Amino acid sequence: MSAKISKLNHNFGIAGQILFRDAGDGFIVIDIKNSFCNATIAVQGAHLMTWNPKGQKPVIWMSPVAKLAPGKSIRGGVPICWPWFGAHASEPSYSGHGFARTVAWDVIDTAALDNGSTFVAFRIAEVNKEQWPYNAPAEMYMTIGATLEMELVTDNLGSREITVGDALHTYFCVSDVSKSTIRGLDGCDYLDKVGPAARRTQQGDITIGSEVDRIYLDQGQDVVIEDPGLKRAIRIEKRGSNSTIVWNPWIEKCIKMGDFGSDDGYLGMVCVESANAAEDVVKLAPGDSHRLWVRYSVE
Ligand SMILES: O=P(O)(O)OC[C@H]1O[C@@H](O)[C@H](O)[C@@H](O)[C@@H]1O
Repeated sequence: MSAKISKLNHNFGIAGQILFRDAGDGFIVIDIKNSFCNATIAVQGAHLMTWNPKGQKPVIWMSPVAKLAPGKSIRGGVPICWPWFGAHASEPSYSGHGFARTVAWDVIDTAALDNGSTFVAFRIAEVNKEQWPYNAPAEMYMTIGATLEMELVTDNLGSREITVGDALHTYFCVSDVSKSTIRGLDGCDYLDKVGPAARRTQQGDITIGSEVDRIYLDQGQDVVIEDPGLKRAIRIEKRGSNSTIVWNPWIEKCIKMGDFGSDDGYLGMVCVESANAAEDVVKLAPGDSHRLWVRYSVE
């Protein structure tokens, strides 16, 4: 075992509950086990990869061919988009969805909570100073148990106002996306990113039968993914998030992207992302914090 992993286990491991290990070529992941669930987190990107509540099929989708490598994003799980979502507002050469998901994060705290859940906290360790020349780091807190809670915090420690965009780009598992329904967005305006850019209004619940890539604006209510095939619903509660992105690449993009595991890999997933994107980006005054919080539960 490498000295780095031994140190992490010494400082932050908890016997029977939190174990740091090498997932290959020095890529460090954390295995979480408690009486409610199993989960896995990549330390790079503070990227939750799996969350399997006991007695449930996996809730979070992970590509069977996802690559775990330094500086590469992982297809599946909960990528953190920060400090912007999608394309950068003015610099097209900057990475889509920001740099947070592909850089090193530090583990700063862990705990076995009294209620049986497991807590892990991270702080971004490698801010791209050229792309984010502010004293405004990010932290991520995860509480992993019968429900999964995640909170992404941006602290403006500098002396000028900053603008931040963010998203928890969560890939959810569904038995068949074409037979699932997404509730909670009826009546919301959205930016449609498929075809010529357009602003539309959602009528009724969402069903997916072709590529979907939408930013729902001014949206704060719970969103529920109903999956009759698995006889379950996944509830997404959130605070500090005014946008929701719904994304499924459908067949052509899935084949083109090539990292979904199979040509029909897109059928088993849907991204419902709690975000602050497009016109919902957050202006943060000096000394202020912005907290994007979500809780996922299975009903
Ligand atoms: O391939 P990436 O960078 O992880 O992005 C995947 C998708 O992420 C979604 O959030 C975007 O709305 C899509 O446009 C994008 O294709």
